[in-house]
Amino acid sequence: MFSHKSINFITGNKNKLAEVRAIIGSVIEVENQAIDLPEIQGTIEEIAKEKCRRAAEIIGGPVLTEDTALEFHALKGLPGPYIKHFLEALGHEGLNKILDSFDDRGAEAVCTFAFSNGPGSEPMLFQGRTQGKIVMARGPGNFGWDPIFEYEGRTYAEMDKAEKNQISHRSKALASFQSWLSENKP
Ligand SMILES: O=c1nc[nH]c2c1ncn2[C@H]1C[C@H](O)[C@@H](COP(=O)(O)OP(=O)(O)OP(=O)(O)O)O1
Ligand SMILES: [Mg+2]
Repeated sequence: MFSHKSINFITGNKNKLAEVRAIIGSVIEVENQAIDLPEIQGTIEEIAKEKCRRAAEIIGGPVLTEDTALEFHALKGLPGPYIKHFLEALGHEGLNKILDSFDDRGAEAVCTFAFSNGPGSEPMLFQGRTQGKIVMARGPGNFGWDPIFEYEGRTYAEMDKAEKNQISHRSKALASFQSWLSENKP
């Protein structure tokens, strides 16, 4: 059963885990199991839900999962949920080059948490979005596409952790998850 005291966040990404703990760690204890979950093709919502269903089956109990997308406006939302593969294949520079033939460098960072009460229980989604633009890499490169995503003049990588967590796609999604938690106390 989901106790509301702790939550099992299934992710293999240590940076995500650190941000989630920094953002809601004072509200709920965030446990973690690093399992490489299958990610299907489809919309952000379909991918997020299926990832959560699979996690609930593997764990056999309540789970929280998260899927992050990066939508380029000029590309009608692509790479979207496939950003991980684009980043691995093309790097920061390649992602910038894709946009050189367009006028619009706008992008949206999208974070979608999914919570399931356990196997067979339909996942609920909590999404947050932050608008920015794609720029040549600036700042430390330890978390994904942080150096190329600029928000109000600075890249995510140029912000300190607390600043990023004030305005990020992830913090907005977690704010929505947190209000659901407080409205559904056991
Ligand atoms: O705030 C972020 N700032 C910069 N980069 C980010 C952020 N959040 C995720 N990322 C990267 C990681 C991965 O290259 C892709 C999302 O893919 P995504 O499948 O959601 O993450 P993942 O496979 O690393 O971990 P998980 O085990 O939760 O699926 O964007
Ligand atoms: Mg993944």
